[in-house]
Amino acid sequence: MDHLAHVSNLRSSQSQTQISHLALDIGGSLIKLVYFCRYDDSCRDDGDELRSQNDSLCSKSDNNQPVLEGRLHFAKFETSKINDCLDFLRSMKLCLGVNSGSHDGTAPPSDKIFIKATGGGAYKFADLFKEKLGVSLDKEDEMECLVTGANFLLKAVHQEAFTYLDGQKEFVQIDPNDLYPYLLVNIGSGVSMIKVDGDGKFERVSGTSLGGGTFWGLGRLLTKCKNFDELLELSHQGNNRIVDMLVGDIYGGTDYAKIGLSSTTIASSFGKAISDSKELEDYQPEDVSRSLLRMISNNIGQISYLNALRFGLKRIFFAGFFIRGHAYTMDTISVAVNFWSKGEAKAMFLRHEGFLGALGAFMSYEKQCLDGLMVHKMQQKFPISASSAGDNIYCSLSSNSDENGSIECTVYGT
Ligand SMILES: Nc1ncnc2c1ncn2[C@@H]1O[C@H](COP(=O)(O)OP(=O)(O)OP(=O)(O)O)[C@@H](O)[C@H]1O
Ligand SMILES: CC(C)(CO)[C@@H](O)C(=O)NCCC(=O)O
Repeated sequence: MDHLAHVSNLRSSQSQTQISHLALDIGGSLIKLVYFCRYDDSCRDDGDELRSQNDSLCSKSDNNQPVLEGRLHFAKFETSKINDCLDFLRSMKLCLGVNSGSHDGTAPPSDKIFIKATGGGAYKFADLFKEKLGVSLDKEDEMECLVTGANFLLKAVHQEAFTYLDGQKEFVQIDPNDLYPYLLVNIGSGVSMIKVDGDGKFERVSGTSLGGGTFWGLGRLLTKCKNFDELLELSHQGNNRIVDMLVGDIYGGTDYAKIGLSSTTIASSFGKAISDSKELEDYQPEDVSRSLLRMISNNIGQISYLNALRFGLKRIFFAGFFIRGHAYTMDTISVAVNFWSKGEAKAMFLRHEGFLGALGAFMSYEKQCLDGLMVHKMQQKFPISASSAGDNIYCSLSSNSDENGSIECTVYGT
């Protein structure tokens, strides 16, 4: 579902739901939103089935804390269209105020509203948010949020991580007690590689500027595609061998077996574009797109592997919106990791790939009060044992999660 359709759905369901918490990740390319919608009597869209599990929608926990039952929702906007995001938030603001505000149901003054935000845009657009919405952005560190989001998803969300090889997607069972260390590779506009050793224990060990922004930026210039999905779609139909120079092109059709290179291995990405006397117009946009996607994905796979090797890490989780659950992207990254590590390291992907930072920012409400409502525990509803899941952060991707991957959860408030 594209974001505009998504937004119109959100708008129509908004009046039916109660949004009590919201966090933003404002990146170089995309703005990501995570927000919690309470179930209430009028919230019928999210399924009677879910509601029937929750007889008491705003009950009390054993410790006498209010328990809010609902779902975490996800949305995204292009950063260049930040006004769409502001419009959306403007229409949500009232809900936010009322529900996160005072217990007598009155909205707090807007200048008292803080929204957790991470990513570079939390700095760049802070004044804009203040000016247009009257809300302040409470800034959270981007790397910290990515790690918090990743740990949360990996520990607490059922069927979050999966491998993808030869067209086969396989969910990976994660043992929350045996998660660390791992390498987190977040492929956004640029790429960050983070060695994660525990909750809040991490180091950004590497990065590359050849990321999703490079694919989209170069792709737009070279193919005249109007949007990212179109460029990605094009790559389906393309043949990179028209554009890339293969080992076989150099070696007269044979492998260079002595150093382990088959004739079909890419020797030089876009290499044929140099040797041919063709102009850009002589190439099919789909071949260019495929070659570009392969080049960026291969490069990230290789650098990731080298960093995993550097620190002796066997597991590499790839996230960020560049991936978009796209088969060819995931396959290329997996093959690169598998090839370079000789099968020793494993590339894994996350269902909520682009929302790690926003989720991390959302979780940071744990640490701080928002107008008297503090999220300090999100409880797993589906069967993973609470004791094996580590700290106090539980949640689940319910079996009847919607197509946008919303997550059913419970928030304990003070
Ligand atoms: N609809 C879209 N519009 C633009 N880019 C998209 C879209 N969908 C996926 N992408 C890809 O996702 C990338 C952005 O991913 P993501 O949102 O994870 O990063 P970001 O937070 O914007 O970047 P950074 O963290 O580097 O600031 C884009 O560069 C592009 O490759
Ligand atoms: C600058 C950030 C962290 C912003 O999200 C990201 O785009 C990135 O990691 N870029 C790669 C920068 C580098 O390490 O070369």
